[in-house]
Amino acid sequence: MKMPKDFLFGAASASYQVEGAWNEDGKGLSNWDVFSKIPGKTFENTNGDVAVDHYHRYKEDIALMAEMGLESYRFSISWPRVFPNGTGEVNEKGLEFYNNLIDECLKHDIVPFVTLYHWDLPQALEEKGGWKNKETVDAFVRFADTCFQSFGDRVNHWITFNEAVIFCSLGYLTGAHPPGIEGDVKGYFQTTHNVFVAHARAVELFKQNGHTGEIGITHVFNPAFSIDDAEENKFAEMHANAYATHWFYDPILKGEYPEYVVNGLNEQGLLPEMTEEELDVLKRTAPMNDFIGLNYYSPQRVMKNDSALVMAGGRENSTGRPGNPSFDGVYKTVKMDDKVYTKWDWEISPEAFLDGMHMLKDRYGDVKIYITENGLGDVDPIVDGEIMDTPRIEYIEGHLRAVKHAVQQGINVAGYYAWSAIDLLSWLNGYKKQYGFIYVDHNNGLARKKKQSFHWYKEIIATRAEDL
Ligand SMILES: C[C@@]1(C(=O)O)OC[C@H]2O[C@@H](O)[C@H](O)[C@@H](O)[C@H]2O1
Repeated sequence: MKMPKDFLFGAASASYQVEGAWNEDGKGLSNWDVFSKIPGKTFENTNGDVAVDHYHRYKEDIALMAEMGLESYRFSISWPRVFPNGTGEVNEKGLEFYNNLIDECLKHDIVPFVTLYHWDLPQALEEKGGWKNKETVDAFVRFADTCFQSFGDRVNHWITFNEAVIFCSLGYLTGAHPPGIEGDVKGYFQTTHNVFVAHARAVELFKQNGHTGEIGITHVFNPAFSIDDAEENKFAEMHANAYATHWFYDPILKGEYPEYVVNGLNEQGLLPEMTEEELDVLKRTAPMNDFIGLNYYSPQRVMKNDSALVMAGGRENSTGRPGNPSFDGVYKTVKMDDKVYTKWDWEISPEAFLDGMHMLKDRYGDVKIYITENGLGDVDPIVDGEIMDTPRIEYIEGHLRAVKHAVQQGINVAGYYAWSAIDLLSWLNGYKKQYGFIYVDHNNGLARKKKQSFHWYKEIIATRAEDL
């Protein structure tokens, strides 16, 4: 079976991780421009000042994507490139860059899929409390409106936020992301709520202003499975899915928070401040969401946390390795002997991906799904000067097969975006951890080179994965 003709084969990136030009053409400071320069915050003190210079090389990069036959390119817009101070004056040069980027995609018949927020908040807003400050919600809605008006004539696919669980938990629980706060549990839940309200208000504005195309949000998809059938570990699985998935997906797709989590937070005095108006905007906009974006890399294997350990802070505890207790100490993730893992100890499981998608369909019905990220972070083998990233081919092949089975089993998956189109900066792992189909040689002026997976994905797209 071939994937449906309107199924999009894509690949993704994010502004801070690819663009560079951190202080060019009127761009304002982002929180990551500042945070990454605090000694010790990032791996080998890497930062996105240059990244892979996509800002200056986007035409070359998109031509390579076109050569691969890529049907869609998911990229994000740097808010401080458009609003240097987060609000106020628009930077016309910033709008110009994204107009050029979008036009270059269309020139090559590549569908632009735009993420409004992929973690690079204007520093001016971070300094006023970031996502804990409800004024940031107002500023985001203005930023979104400006993007809809500037690019909406050519962009028909919009994601409001990428992975709220990551930038909120690493920002306020482990401190590995800006603003670098550890242990602020109430702040973590408050920021997630404020982000959901920002999403809902942007969706409502998009629909009220009659923009064509579709809009949704991208969440981490990290389904939890008990390590065994022991009652206490099955409880851990339920608890993990409630706090790590339902807290994020329910307010978007159901328009209300999961009762189990609300009750739990209430008992601990951790419930966010939520006005009736905010809860109403979540409720009335839920049906307006056109899709949900899933970023799936691996499942989590959980068991009751039998120690007094609670979540630890710091960068090394934030790279997703199993073994950490949950923020509340109720459960912990476990590395299991009979599973396969990446070099960063992320389990490789297309089977759990398919099982998880069925879990989502059971809870949320026939909602349209895009796989907005999936890929293998690796240190790619280089043999006689060629990047032989066979492990990435095997990883993506297995997960694309799971997507194909999901479609055959009636799950409404409309596209697949590999992370990442091109090697880029990993927030916590520098340039060591590679995800791309296109290699970037940091020892040779950031020269681009097609990997083995580039040619493989080209064939997959050309045959619409018929032979998977
Ligand atoms: C933590 C990590 C990683 O570096 O492996 O997860 C996978 C991928 O998720 C994306 O949303 C991030 O923008 C990108 O940088 C990657 O980040």
